[in-house]
Order: sequence, then structure tokens, then C-alpha cells
Amino acid sequence: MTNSSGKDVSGAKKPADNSEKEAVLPPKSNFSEWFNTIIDIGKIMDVRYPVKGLYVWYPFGFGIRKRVYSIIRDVLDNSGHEETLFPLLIPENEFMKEAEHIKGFENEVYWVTHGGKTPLDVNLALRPTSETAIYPMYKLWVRSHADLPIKLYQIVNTFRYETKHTRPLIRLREITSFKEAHTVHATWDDAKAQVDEAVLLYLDIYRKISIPVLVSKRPDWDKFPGGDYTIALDAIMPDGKTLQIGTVHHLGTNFAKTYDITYENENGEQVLANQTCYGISERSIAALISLHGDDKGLVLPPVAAPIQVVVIPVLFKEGTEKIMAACDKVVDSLKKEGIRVETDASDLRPGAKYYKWELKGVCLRIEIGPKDLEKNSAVLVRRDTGKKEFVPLDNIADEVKSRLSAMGDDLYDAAKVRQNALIFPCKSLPEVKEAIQKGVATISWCESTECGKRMEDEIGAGILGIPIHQSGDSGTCPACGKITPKIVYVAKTY
Ligand SMILES: Nc1ncnc2c1ncn2[C@@H]1O[C@H](COS(=O)(=O)NC(=O)[C@@H](N)CS)[C@@H](O)[C@H]1O
Ligand SMILES: [Zn+2]
Repeated sequence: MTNSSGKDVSGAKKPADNSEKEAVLPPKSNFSEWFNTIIDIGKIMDVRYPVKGLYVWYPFGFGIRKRVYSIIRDVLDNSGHEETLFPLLIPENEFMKEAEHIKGFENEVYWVTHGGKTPLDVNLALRPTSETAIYPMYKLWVRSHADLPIKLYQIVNTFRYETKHTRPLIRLREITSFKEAHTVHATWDDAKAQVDEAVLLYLDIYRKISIPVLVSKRPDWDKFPGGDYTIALDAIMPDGKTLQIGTVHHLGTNFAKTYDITYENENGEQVLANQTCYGISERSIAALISLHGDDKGLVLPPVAAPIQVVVIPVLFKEGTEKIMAACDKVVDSLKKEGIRVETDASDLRPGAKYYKWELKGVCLRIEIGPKDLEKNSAVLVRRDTGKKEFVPLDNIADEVKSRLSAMGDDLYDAAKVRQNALIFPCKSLPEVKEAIQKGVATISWCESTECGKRMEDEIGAGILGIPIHQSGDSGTCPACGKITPKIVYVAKTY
């Protein structure tokens, strides 16, 4: 792609024409290459869009997103939240209130300065997150105690001029699937209760898509700009680095002061409101793909799989009609149960079919051949374990349903075992340094900033957070030797 002066601006890899062979998936042990390849050949996102940090959803990948985000919507809608939509463009004067007081996003924000050839009288920011779009409206909406709490969320695209290495699903400049909730409360404690609820809701969402997470309080120097404190959910990726896949921020009255959000209490006084905000992005999909995938490709929990079952007729010269009729009957009975099922009647060899559908993470494969028909049975193969079973055709729908529901739990349990195997309790900083090459270290910390910063400098990695569930056993802070009951996670992060 070239710009008006003929300069090649694509910067992306040359478009692969159809003749180019599909890339071969490397083993998952080479995680970085595995991830980049599966995003491409698994038809999740097309990374060739000619703007750095912006990517295109393939329909298959979008099918995964659609299911994950319908789970997010269900959990939020069933916990007193209402979905809405605020504008994308934010006037400079409102945005700069945040920049003066809170210094959050002024280095990451994109600006719109013209309408066509006409310079705008006020520059407009593309929302990097929507506090500065929403809170001037909250100021208009919040008059009295009776207006509280407000619990709204939106699922929008946001824009951040990320200067670190951009990657599809993990670090984008256009975050295409940014679910942001913004709540308003009468007191600091009410907002704290909302933070606690939001953490539980996020745990529920991630449990539903079989993702185990670490929950911790970010150190003060790493909290959300303008927040009182941040609770974060991190997934341990297969390479041992952590990916922040959700954050919940207690904002105190900081933004209410900046945007003058006050309510009249029972005594007729004007009181500053307390707020929270909490976000999830397409990193949720990155974690889903990364934690469950294997050397053969995607492994998708049934709730997120665009195709849950593929029926494969094993055809020979004769008996084709009978086999196809049996396959159609199976497909009908599964569709009646709301199961997402396809038949692969293509002329690919069976082995090539297995490869194709395993790559796409289809949860269950059903094979029906002449011998199966004679026994009125079919072969069922689970994608996660590869386990092969013969099941009677008569109640195939129940057989499939029971395996699909077991698979979601089994995927979670297996991922939880892998996560725990990547957490290394340490007693000294050299041990931590070694442990974070493989996963997440735990170490005692007296919680003083000075010790925390010293530890980070010596380790060459950041304190990820203070686990919200602490064992309570005491240890000694490796920086000052003080006895402390607090342990922290230390990890390399995305
Ligand atoms: N460049 C990015 N690409 C993809 N996801 C991102 C990016 N930046 C942040 N996220 C995700 O978005 C979540 C929320 O972002 S945030 O900055 O922590 N929090 C906020 O913006 C608050 N306003 C809550 S919505 C993060 O936890 C992270 O999972
Ligand atoms: Zn200390």
C-alpha cells in the first residue's frame, strides 16, 4: 500500500497470495512463534492491516470474541450493570482536565484536529479509555443520593499510542474489544464493595471460559493513574510471563474532584462522589488461546467455540448414502440441542480432515464409517485429551452434551495445575531472579516502597502485586530483613 507520495506505507508483511503455502504451526514450546502462527492459520486476526497496532478480525476469530463477550455481558447484566454507549471523541478541554490533575494518558492519546480540510476549533481526543468522556456527563446526572449507585459499562474500541512492541490481541493501538465499567457511589466503602464485587464478577467470567488467574493488588507505583488502588487479574502465559487480563480500580474522589461530581446528602450538603472503573479487553481471547492451545492448534472451551462438533463420514466406494444419512441424522439431533455442529463431507483424506478441525479447536469429532453403522455406534474423539470412545448412535446428543460440559471444567482444572506449577516460592532475590525466567516468583516484602524499588532494581523485573489471599506465614523482607506476613508476586510481564 502506498501513500500520496508513492511511499510504501504498509509496513506489513507482503500479502500472502493464495499460492503461498499455509505456515506450519511450530511446537507450543516455541510460544511466541506458536502464538503468531496460530493467530494467522487459526483465522483469528489478519495482521496485515497497513497501520501498526491495528488488526482485522477474521470471522472465525470474531465468533470466539462474540461468545466470550456474550458471557461478559451476561455476568454484568445479571449483577445490576446497564450497558450503554458514550462518544468516541473527547474535547481537549475535558481531556486536559485529566492530564493536569491525573497525568494518565496524555502520552498515549490520538488527536483529531481537522474536519475534512477545516481545522477544528477544539481538538478532539480519541478515547484511550472513557473517564474523560463519561465523567462530565456523570456530573450532569448525579444530583442527589437517590441517583446512586450508577453502574454502567460499554464495549467499545479505544485507542492508545502504545510505544512498546504491539501484538495482536495482546498490545494493540486500537483496542477493539474494550469492556469498561464506570460506577459512582455515595461513600468510599460503597465503592470498595463495588471493587470487591467486580473482582468476583471477573473471576466468574474467567472461570466460565476456563481461565485460571492470579488476583493481586498492584503496588502503589503501578496503580491506575488517578486511582486509589488497583486490583489486577493476571494469567500466567505458557512462557511464564504474565498477561494482565483485567483490572479493577478504586478511584476514590479523585475524578469527582476533577469533574465536580457531587450529590446532595440527607442533610442537604454537597458531597463528592466515590467511583470505580474496571476493564477487560481482547487480552481475554489471547489468554483463552494461549492457555489451552497445543501443538496441533487451538483448543477451545465449548462455551467459546464457534464450532463445537464436527461430524466426519468415513466413506468407501459403497454405502455412501447410508453413512451420509446417518451423519445428517446426528447433525439434526445435535442442532436441536443448540449444539454448533458441522459435517465435513469434503473430499479431503480423513487424516487431513482431522488436522484441519483440530487446528480450529473443534471440541469433539464424531466419525461414522461402515463398521460403526453395523454396530449402530459412532467414534467420539475429544479435542483436549484425544480420547477415543465408541458411543451408541441412539443417544448421541446426550453423549455429546455430557462431554462438552465436562470439557469446560477439565480444561480449567488442567490449566490450573499448569498455572500452579509455574509459581515458585522463593526466599532470596537470587532465587527470584532465577524463578522469573520460568514463571512467577513469590517472595516476602515489608511493603515499603523503598524496599520494593530496591528489589525491582536488583531483580530487573517488577513486583506484579500483593496476592489478595495471603497465607499469613511470616518471612523476612529480603531488602531490609524485617519480619513480614506479606508475600508478593514477582514476574516478567507482557
Ligand atoms: N494496548 C492494549 N491492548 C490490549 N489490551 C489492553 C491494552 N492496554 C490495556 N489493555 C487491557 O485493558 C484493561 C483495562 O485497561 S486499564 O488501563 O488497566 N484500565 C482502564 O483503562 C480503566 N479505565 C478501567 S476500564 C487492562 O487490564 C488490560 O487487560
Ligand atoms: Zn523491607
